[in-house]
Amino acid sequence: MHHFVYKDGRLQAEEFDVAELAATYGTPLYIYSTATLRRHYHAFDSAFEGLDHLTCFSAKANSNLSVLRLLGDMGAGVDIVSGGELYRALKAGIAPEKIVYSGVGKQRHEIEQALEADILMFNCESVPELELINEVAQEKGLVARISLRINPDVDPQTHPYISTGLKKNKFGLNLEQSEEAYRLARDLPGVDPIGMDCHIGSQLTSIEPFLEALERLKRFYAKLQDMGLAIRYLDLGGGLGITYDEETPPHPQQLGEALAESLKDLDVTLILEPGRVIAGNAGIMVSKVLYTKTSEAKHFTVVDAAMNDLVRPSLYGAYHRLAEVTPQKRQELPMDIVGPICETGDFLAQDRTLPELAPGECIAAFSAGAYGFTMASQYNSRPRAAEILVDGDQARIVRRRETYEDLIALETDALTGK
Ligand SMILES: Cc1ncc(COP(=O)(O)O)c(C=O)c1O
Ligand SMILES: N[C@@H](CCCC[NH3+])C(=O)O
Repeated sequence: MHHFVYKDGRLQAEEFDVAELAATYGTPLYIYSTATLRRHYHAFDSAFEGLDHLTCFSAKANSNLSVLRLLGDMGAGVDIVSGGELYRALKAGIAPEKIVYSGVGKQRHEIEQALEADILMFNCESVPELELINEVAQEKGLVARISLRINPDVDPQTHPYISTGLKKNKFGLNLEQSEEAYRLARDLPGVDPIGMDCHIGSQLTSIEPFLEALERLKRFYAKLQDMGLAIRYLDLGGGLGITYDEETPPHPQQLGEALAESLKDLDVTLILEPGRVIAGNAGIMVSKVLYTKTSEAKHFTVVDAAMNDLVRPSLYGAYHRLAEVTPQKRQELPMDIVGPICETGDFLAQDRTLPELAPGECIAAFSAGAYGFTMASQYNSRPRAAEILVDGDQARIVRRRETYEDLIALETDALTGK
C-alpha cells in the first residue's frame, strides 16, 4: 500500500496533485511520500515485535538526509557501505550504536571514521579487511566490534546482478573460510567478534532462501559457541522484495513469523537491513513527454528523464510501472519510452503498451523510491533531478535540482586555472 493514488482522474501524492507538483518543481522529479515511508517502516519493524531486533534501513536504497532522519525518528538504525553513507547517517541524527557497516572494500580512512564514530559493528568481508580493522583499532587504542559476513551459498532466485550469497559472488567468506577467520578474530586484540552476518541478495520474492541461509548460519553459530565465541548479534541483511509488476513477495509479517520460529533457541539480537521494501514504493519519478516519433519498427515516446535519472531499466531490464499523471481516454499502442541520452540502452520501458502520449504531459514511474535517485548520475552533463518529500499537505524540496554550475563546480580549467 502506498499513497500515490488517482483521485478524480488525477494522480495524487498524499494530498498533492502530481501534475501540479511537476509544474511547480519541474521535471524529472522524485517525489517521496512520508506517510508511505512511515507505513512501510512500521509494517516491517512491527513484524519482528517480540524478537529482540534492530531494523537498520539500508542507506544505499535511498540516502536522502530527510528520508534517513524520518526513519531514524521512528527508531531505525542504518546499514552503511561507505564513509559517505556514514557521514549522511550521522548528519541525519542516526545513533552510532544503530549503525552497521558492510561492503567488500572498506578503506583505512573509512575504518578510522567508523571507529571514531563508535558504530555498532563492522560486517567484515575478508581476512585482509579483518586484519586492517584490527590494526587501525589498535593504533587508536580501541577494540572494533565485528561480525563476519558469511556467504552461505544460497540461491536467492533473483536477478543475477543482485544475487550476493552465491559462492561465485564477491561478498563475504564461505563457511570454511569464516571458521578460520573467526579463529583469527578471537585472537586479534583489536577486534571483538560479537556477530554473524549474511545478505544473500535483493528483491527476493519468497521466504525460503532466507530460511535456508538462516539454517546454515544456525549450524555455524553452534560451532562458534564451541569455539568459545560469544555471538550476540545475527544480521540477516535485507533483500525482501516488492511488487513492481506482478510479483507477490511475502509480507514482512510472514518473514517475521518464520524467523521467530527458527530463532527461538538462539540468544541473539536480530539485525535486519531492509532497503527496497521500505522505500521502493514510497517514491515515484515524474517526467515530461518531449516528443513522439514512429520509425518503421517502433513508436517512441521521448521523455525528459533518462538512464542517468533512473538506471534500473537499462541496467537490469527492470520493470517500472509507467502511467499518465492525468489519464485520458485514447488509443493505446506499444512503444518504447526513451530518454535524451545518447545510448540505445537509455529507456524507461521497451515495447510497453500505453496510451498515445502527447508532448507536454507528465508520466510517473512508480516504485522509484529505492535505487532511483541514489543510482543517478550526471551522464551527458544532465543535472540531477530534484527530490521532494510530501507529508499530507506539506511538500518540501529535500534536494534541489542541480544547476549547470553544479556540473562544473569541482572542475578547474587547466588553461585559465579557474
Ligand atoms: C549488505 C546489504 N544490506 C542490505 C541491502 C538492502 O537490500 P534490499 O534493498 O534488497 O532490502 C543490500 C542490498 O542489496 C546489501 O548489499
Ligand atoms: N541497485 C539494485 C539493488 C542492489 C542492491 C545492493 N546490494 C536495484 O536497483 O535493484
